[in-house]
Amino acid sequence: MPTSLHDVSAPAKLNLFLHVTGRRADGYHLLQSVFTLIDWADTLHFETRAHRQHDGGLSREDLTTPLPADDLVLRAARALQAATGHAGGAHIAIAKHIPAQAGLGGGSSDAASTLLALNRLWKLKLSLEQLAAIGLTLGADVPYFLHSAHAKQATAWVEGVGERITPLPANLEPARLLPGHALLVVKPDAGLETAAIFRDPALKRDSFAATITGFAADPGVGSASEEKPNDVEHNRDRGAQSFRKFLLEDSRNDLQPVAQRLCPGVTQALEWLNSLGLSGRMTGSGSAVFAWVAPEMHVRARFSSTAIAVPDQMQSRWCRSLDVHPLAHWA
Ligand SMILES: C[C@@](CO)(OP(=O)(O)O)[C@H](O)COP(=O)(O)OP(=O)(O)OC[C@H]1O[C@@H](n2ccc(N)nc2=O)[C@H](O)[C@@H]1O
Ligand SMILES: Nc1ncnc2c1ncn2[C@@H]1O[C@H](COP(=O)(O)OP(=O)(O)O)[C@@H](O)[C@H]1O
Repeated sequence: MPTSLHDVSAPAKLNLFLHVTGRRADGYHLLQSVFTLIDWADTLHFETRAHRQHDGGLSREDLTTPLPADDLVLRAARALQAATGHAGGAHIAIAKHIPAQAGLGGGSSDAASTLLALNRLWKLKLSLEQLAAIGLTLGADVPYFLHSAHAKQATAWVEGVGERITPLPANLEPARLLPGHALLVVKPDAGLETAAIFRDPALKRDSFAATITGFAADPGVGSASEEKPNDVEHNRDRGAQSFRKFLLEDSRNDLQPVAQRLCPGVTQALEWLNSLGLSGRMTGSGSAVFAWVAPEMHVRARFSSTAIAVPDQMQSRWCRSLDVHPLAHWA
C-alpha cells in the first residue's frame, strides 16, 4: 500500500481570452474563457501521517518560496478530511515555481493536485464531481484543473464563475490551431489582487456570451448530420479557422484595462512584447501577460547569440501549451 506520492505536478493555466458576461446575485462575476495548461509547474510531495494530532495531522514544508501559513494546499487537505471524515493526515512538501498574483492559477492548481493526490493516497474514491464541489469552495479555478486531469485533455471552455467546464473538441485545441507555436509568458514584478479588479467600477461587465458549439461544427449536431465526409472535414476546418480568429482577434481579456490602470507593469510587459512584434494579452486577473510566438521566431530567439534581453522588473519564460494534464494517467 503506497504511503507516499512524489513529484506530483501542479501546472499553471492561461486564460486565452476572458469575457465578463454578467454578475450573480451574490456579486460574483459570470465569465467565459478558454483555459489551457502550460509547462510551468509547481511540484508537490505527499507522505501519509498515520494519526490525527491537534493540527489534523497535516503539515507543510516550503522547499522554495515561503507560502502563507494556511495556504491552499493545507486548506484543500483539510476540506477533504472534513468532507469524508478521513482520520489520517499528511505531510506535504511544495516546490513553488509559478509566480503568485499572476493570473497563472498556481494556488488553485496546487489545491487541485492536492485533492487528486490525497484522494488516491487516502483511498477515498471520491468522484470528479465530488472533488470539483470541494474544489469550488477553495477557488473558482480549482474545478477546471480537476476536470482537465480527468478529461485527458488540457484545454477547456469555461463558464459560470468557473464551474461549467466543456473540454474543447479536438479540432479546436491550440496545438492544432497554432501548430509549432510557443508562448512567451511575461510576469511583471508587481502582482495583482483579483478582488481589486472585480470590484473596480470601470470593469466591463456586459460582454456578449458566445457558444462553443458554433465553432465546433460537430457533424453530429443539427443539419451537419446530413453532410458527406468531405463536407464534415471542410466544416471542422472552417470551425477551427473561425475559432482561431476569435481567440487571436475577436476576443479579449475584459479585466485587462482595469489591470493596466492598477499596475503599470502590465502595460510595460505588453509594450515589451509589442517591441518584439508580438501581440500580448493578460491572463486571468494578471499581472502576467502572454503572446503566441510563431515557430521561426521561437527558434531564432532561443538559439541566437543575441538572445532577447528581458527588461528589469519583469521575468519571462518560454512555454508550451500542454495537450494533457500531467496527472491525467491517474484518471
Ligand atoms: C480571475 C480568475 C480567472 O481564471 O482567476 P485568476 O486570474 O485570479 O487566477 C478567477 O475567476 C478568479 O477566481 P477565484 O480564484 O475564486 O478568485 P478569488 O481570488 O478567490 O476572488 C477574490 C474576489 O474576487 C471577486 N470575484 C472573483 C471571481 C469572480 N468570478 N467574480 C468575482 O467577483 C470576488 O469578490 C472574490 O471574493
Ligand atoms: N499554494 C499557494 N500558492 C500560491 N498562492 C497561494 C497558495 N495558497 C494560497 N495562496 C494565496 O492565493 C493568492 C492567489 O493565488 P495565485 O497562485 O497567486 O493565483 P492567481 O495569480 O492566479 O490569482 C496568492 O497571492 C496567495 O496569497
